[in-house]
Amino acid sequence: MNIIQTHDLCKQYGNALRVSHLNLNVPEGSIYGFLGPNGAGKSTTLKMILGLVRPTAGSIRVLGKDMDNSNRLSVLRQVGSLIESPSYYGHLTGEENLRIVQTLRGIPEKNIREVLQIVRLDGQREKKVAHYSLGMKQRLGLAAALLGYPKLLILDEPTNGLDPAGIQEMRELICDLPGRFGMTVVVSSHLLSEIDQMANHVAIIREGELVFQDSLEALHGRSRHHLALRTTNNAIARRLLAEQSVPCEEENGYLILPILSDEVAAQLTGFLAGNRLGIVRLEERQKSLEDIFLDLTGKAASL
Ligand SMILES: Nc1ncnc2c1ncn2[C@@H]1O[C@H](COP(=O)(O)OP(=O)(O)OP(=O)(O)O)[C@@H](O)[C@H]1O
Repeated sequence: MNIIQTHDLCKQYGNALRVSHLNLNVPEGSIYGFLGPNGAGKSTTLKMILGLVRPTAGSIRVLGKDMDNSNRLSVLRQVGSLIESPSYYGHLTGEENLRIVQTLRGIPEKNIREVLQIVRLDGQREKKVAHYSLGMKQRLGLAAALLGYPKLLILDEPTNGLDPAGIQEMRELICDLPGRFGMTVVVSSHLLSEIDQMANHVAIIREGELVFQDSLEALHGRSRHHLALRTTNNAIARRLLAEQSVPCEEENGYLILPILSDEVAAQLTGFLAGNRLGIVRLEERQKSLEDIFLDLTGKAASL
C-alpha cells in the first residue's frame, strides 16, 4: 500500500508552476528520500501534503484517505512533521516544551519521556532550550514530531545546518524508525549522499517536475558498468552495430554500449574495422551516483 499518493499535484505562484503534475507514491514502511536542488519545490510539495499550502490542482491521498476538508484533520492526527526550523520557548526546558505539545494534542504524558529517550535527549531534558545546541534543538523538533507515534513522519531537510556528528546522529535516529515503530518516513534533502545513506526509496524533482521515482536499488542500477566506444565515424558505427542488434546511444562523442564479453567485444571491433572504421577508443566506464543526479537534475549532487 502507498501511504502517500499524489495525482497531478500542481502549485502555481504568480505565473510560475513551481510544482508540476507530481505523481508521488510513498510505499508503507519505507524511508522515502525526496531529493532535489534548492528551489526545486520540495518544501512546497511537503507543505501541500500537510495541508499547509493549498494545491493549485491535483489530489493527495494520505493513509488511504483523500485529503479533503472532511478527512484532513483526522488524517493529520496520524502524521508527524518537522518543517523548517522548529520553534520553541527558549526559557523552558526540553521536557516543558514537549509538555505543551502533549497537552495541546491530548497525547499520553508518558510519551514525553519515551520520545526524549528515542532522540537521546533524556540527559538534557531539564536544560533550558536556549542552551541547547542546534543539533539538540533539531532532535527536540524530531521528538515533538514523534510524540503521538505517528504512522507517517514528514521531515523537511532535517539535517540542514548540522555539523557532521549531528547529521550522523539524526540519520541514525531516522533509520531506526520504520523497524522500531512501523513508521513510514518521508525525508527531503538537496544532498544525494545523505539520501543514499538513509532512504530505500527515492524521488528526485527538478524545477517542480518528477524526474525519477523508484527504489534506491534502481537508482544504483543506473550506475552499472558500460562500454564507451569512439570510432572514426560514429554515425556509421552506430548503424552497423544496430544491424548486429547491439543497442547503443551516443553521448559526448562516444557510443555507449552495454558490457560485452571479451569475445563479443573482439568480434565487434573486428567487424567495425572490416567495414573500414578505425577504433579510436574502447573504455569500460561506470557512472557514479553523482553523474546520475547531474544527468537528472542538471545540478551537482552537493548543491
Ligand atoms: N509563498 C511563495 N510565494 C511565491 N513563491 C514561492 C513561495 N514559496 C515558494 N516559492 C517558490 O517556489 C519554488 C520552490 O520553492 P521550495 O521552497 O518549495 O523549494 P525547495 O525545493 O524546498 O528548496 P529549498 O531547499 O531551497 O527550500 C522557489 O522558486 C520558491 O521561490
